[in-house]
Amino acid sequence: MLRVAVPNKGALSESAASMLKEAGYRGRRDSKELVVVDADNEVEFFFLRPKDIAVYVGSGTLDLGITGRDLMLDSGSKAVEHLQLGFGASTFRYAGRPGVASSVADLEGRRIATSFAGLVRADLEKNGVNAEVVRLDGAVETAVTLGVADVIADVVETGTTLRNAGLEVFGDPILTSEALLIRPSDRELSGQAATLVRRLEGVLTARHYVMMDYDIDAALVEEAAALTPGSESPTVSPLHDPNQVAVRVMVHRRSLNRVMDELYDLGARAILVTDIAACRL
Ligand SMILES: Nc1ncnc2c1ncn2[C@@H]1O[C@H](COP(=O)(O)OP(=O)(O)OP(=O)(O)O)[C@@H](O)[C@H]1O
Ligand SMILES: O=P(O)(O)OC[C@H]1O[C@H](OP(=O)(O)OP(=O)(O)O)[C@H](O)[C@@H]1O
Ligand SMILES: [Mg+2]
Repeated sequence: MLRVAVPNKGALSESAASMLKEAGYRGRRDSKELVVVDADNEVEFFFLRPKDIAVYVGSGTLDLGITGRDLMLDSGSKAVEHLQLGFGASTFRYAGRPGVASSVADLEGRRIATSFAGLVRADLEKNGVNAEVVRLDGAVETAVTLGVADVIADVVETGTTLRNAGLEVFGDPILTSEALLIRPSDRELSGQAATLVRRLEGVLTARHYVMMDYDIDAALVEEAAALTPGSESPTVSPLHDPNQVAVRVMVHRRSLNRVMDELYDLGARAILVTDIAACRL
């Protein structure tokens, strides 16, 4: 049976659970459940703290896991990134009171509070800076107010928490993070693991693409296909009117309206867009 780690709480937990559900796997009935056996799919899900997930996967105890890139790199484990999951985007940054520092080079001899000590130590070393890392579990923004640190290094999404604490970011982002599917570095994926990856890829495609149908003059098919190349090749079907054809093609959701405008200008009509519920490419 495949063994997969899923965040049991925190910022990634809800999105991870709904993605697995969309991929056809059994979820938790309540948030206290720590292990769920999905016998039909031969997968056992372990609901663990996101910070611990890379440790289990890196050691090979579990086959796959969902966690953030920042947490994976912070753990120093042997887990590697297998698939980007399209949620949980954030940056990991230094921040302090206005004017306290403008780059990592200004941190020599200072105290930096963080719950990602591994990431911060690696960044300081990379930049040849000697500083004291004060390891905290959370709410690190308050560490400056309480005087246990001069600056912090933390996850920034909207920046609201920093602003509320009177802090601002400085220097380059240490890291850009997002939710990942991770695997042990020394293991190829096969069987149920490969199936799970294909299912998640199917969910991502269904989320990112739409299906587009339109009718167009047969003489303009090449030009229309250039606007909508699809993932392989558009399906072109005959219509009752021999001068017209029907085209069916996948289009990226982001470019949807631009593509419809361009097709309309070319002469396409009856342009219809539908969501993709599920797919395997
Ligand atoms: N707004 C956000 N706040 C915190 N973490 C976020 C946010 N957006 C994305 N993440 C990502 O979620 C992961 C943090 O997991 P963690 O378990 O610490 O969540 P959390 O929301 O901080 O939960 P808790 O504070 O209860 O531990 C990291 O990979 C982080 O990059
Ligand atoms: O930029 P923002 O949108 O404000 O989000 C970032 C904040 O959210 C997280 O805190 P969380 O609520 O997880 O508390 P914690 O620091 O105690 O983990 C993170 O540690 C930042 O503090
Ligand atoms: Mg947190």
